Amino acid sequence: MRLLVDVGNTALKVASEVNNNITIIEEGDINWSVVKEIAIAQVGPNKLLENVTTKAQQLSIPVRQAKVTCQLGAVKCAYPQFQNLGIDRWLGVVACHYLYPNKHCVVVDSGTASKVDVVTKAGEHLGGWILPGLDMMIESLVSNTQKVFSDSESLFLPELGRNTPNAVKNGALIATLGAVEAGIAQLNCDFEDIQVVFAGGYGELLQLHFEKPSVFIDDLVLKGLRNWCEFIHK
Ligand SMILES: Nc1ncnc2c1ncn2[C@@H]1O[C@H](COP(=O)(O)OP(=O)(O)O)[C@@H](O)[C@H]1O
Ligand SMILES: CC(C)(COP(=O)(O)O)[C@@H](O)C(=O)NCCC(=O)O
Ligand SMILES: [K+]
Repeated sequence: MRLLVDVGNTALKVASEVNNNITIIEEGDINWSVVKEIAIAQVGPNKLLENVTTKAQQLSIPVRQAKVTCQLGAVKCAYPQFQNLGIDRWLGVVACHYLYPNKHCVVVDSGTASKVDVVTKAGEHLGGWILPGLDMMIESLVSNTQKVFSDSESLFLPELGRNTPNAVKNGALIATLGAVEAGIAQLNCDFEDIQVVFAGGYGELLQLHFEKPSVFIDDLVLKGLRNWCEFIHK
């Protein structure tokens, strides 16, 4: 079994890969006796990885850190300094290209930060945007103003807010959805040639409220990590 690990700035996501099938698991449920190798996509702190790396050392399991390259398979990175692109963004873009090879993709990974990336059906990564994640938007407003407050009960809805928590939370949602629409506009083509893919902790919520057809793929980065392993092992 190959262990796939996605280290974000808030959360660690772990999956087991057997015969090309990815199953998301809890870190505590890893069956270490069958782990043959570990592949890691890390943008977050080493602290989140401590248990995994300690166990890997104890059991002498090979560990591979995925790195961004100027090209991976058919996908070409938009960044001239490709090494500065977040590996999570890169793997999400690669995963989408291979999941939807005949579509231009708008890739939306919303977690600690929200990332919007655009990749053409030819595999050309056009680039993207980094926004504060929804929690970060709310927190920065509340902590930098006198009268703005939020709450845990109010929903995130794509409508005008009629009280302060609604105005704040709906604002965070609508700003993020607006960036997705802007990503689509960058492609300047019929929407039927585009696949919008959501991922990340807030991905499901965003996909639910996005008015155009789209999908939520919970393990998108982990799928990209699997693609990376296939290409690197060739
Ligand atoms: N159902 C959910 N599961 C996990 N995180 C969620 C969920 N709903 C919202 N979130 C938010 O998503 C963020 C974590 O998403 P994730 O993509 O795992 O983050 P990252 O990859 O940046 O570590 C946090 O801000 C968390 O509050
Ligand atoms: C923007 C990110 C911090 C998002 O990470 P996450 O929200 O998953 O914690 C990550 O993609 C990153 O570290 N990017 C490097 C800068 C760039 O992509 O240009
Ligand atoms: K992430």
